[in-house]
Amino acid sequence: MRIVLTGGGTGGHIYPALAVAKEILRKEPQATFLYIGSGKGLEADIVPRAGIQFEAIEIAGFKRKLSFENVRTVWKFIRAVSRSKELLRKFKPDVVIGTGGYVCGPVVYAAAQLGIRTMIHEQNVVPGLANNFLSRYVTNVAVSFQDSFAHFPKAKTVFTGNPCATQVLQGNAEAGKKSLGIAPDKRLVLIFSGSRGARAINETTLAILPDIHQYPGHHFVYVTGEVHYENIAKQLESIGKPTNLTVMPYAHNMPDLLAASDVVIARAGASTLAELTALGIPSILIPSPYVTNNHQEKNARGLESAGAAIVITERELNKEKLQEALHQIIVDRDHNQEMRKSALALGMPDAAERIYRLLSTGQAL
Ligand SMILES: CC(=O)N[C@H]1[C@@H](OP(=O)(O)OP(=O)(O)OC[C@H]2O[C@@H](n3ccc(=O)[nH]c3=O)[C@H](O)[C@@H]2O)O[C@H](CO)[C@@H](O)[C@@H]1O
Repeated sequence: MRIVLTGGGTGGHIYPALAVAKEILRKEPQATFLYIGSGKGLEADIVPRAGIQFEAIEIAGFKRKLSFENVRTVWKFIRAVSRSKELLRKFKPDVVIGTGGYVCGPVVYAAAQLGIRTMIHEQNVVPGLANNFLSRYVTNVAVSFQDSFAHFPKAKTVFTGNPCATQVLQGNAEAGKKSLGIAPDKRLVLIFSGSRGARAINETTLAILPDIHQYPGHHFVYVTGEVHYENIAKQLESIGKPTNLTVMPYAHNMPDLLAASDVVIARAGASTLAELTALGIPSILIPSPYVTNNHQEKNARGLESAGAAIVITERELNKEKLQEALHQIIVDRDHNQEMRKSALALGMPDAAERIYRLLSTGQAL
């Protein structure tokens, strides 16, 4: 099979595409891929690292409000559709898969116009602008939540889950600990804040770090996000970096680190939650309030009501709240195990397989 993948801006739109690629390769080792993304999104860095051929197109996102900026965006969109058609005619894919983010708009639209089979994957309950627009033109829509059916044409929509769930199951805890240079019996607390980092989480994390020496059996990994790294590294130098802490700007081996994790503190992006539930990792979730329809809090409350996570909104977030939640999950091992079970019960470990089935047969699993 020849496949074009597209989607991006943030990791939440890129990793699902890469997870689908991995599953296709597992089933069809001869499959060939081309990823079309924006040169400015995270995909320009992440995709070539994954060994997939990458082509950049120029495109801008539409603003939700009416504005003059949108006139320029329409012009860019038309140019991007025509550039996408060139790339598609040259590569001759059997199928084009879009995973959201504005870059997938022109690529998937161009494919539909050329009569190529198309599929979009939606990670959130409520679709973003690009997937909303594309759903009229594509062959199939794969969704991660049953509640998403209301937002898409029913006849072509299939419930698959998020393929990142399948991907993380291949993570290796031992390799994760080795990459940090820590002993195999250490437990991991992994702190990260979505694929681009977040200031509020960083500030509160910095406040709790001086006290983490009270958990000598746990090693802490703090992923700051590229843009915040230098500043945080400097601040840590001045307060004294605890010995049971590793700080990094970005984790490129997330499946291995997650496999090794005892507790995760994170945002509530859709792919992150799919990964936490597939592996059954207890979590403290701090949803981003800066997303459309506050969808991260909705995602997070789902885990909370099942007993799989503790949710702290950004408004409530402070050092004491975070410390208390963390202490509870680290020290009370029964509680930790209960949360683990509740998280696992929500997982969709065969999501990638469901998407592959949809791609190859047009039918749900
Ligand atoms: C602020 C924002 O708009 N967030 C949205 C964005 O999430 P965003 O991209 O921030 O977050 P997601 O949780 O969906 O995905 C993050 C992905 O990046 C990986 N990762 C993260 C950090 C790191 O250092 N290394 C790494 O590999 C995670 O394991 C995960 O696979 O897209 C998601 C899917 O549409 C939405 O649900 C989120 O609301």
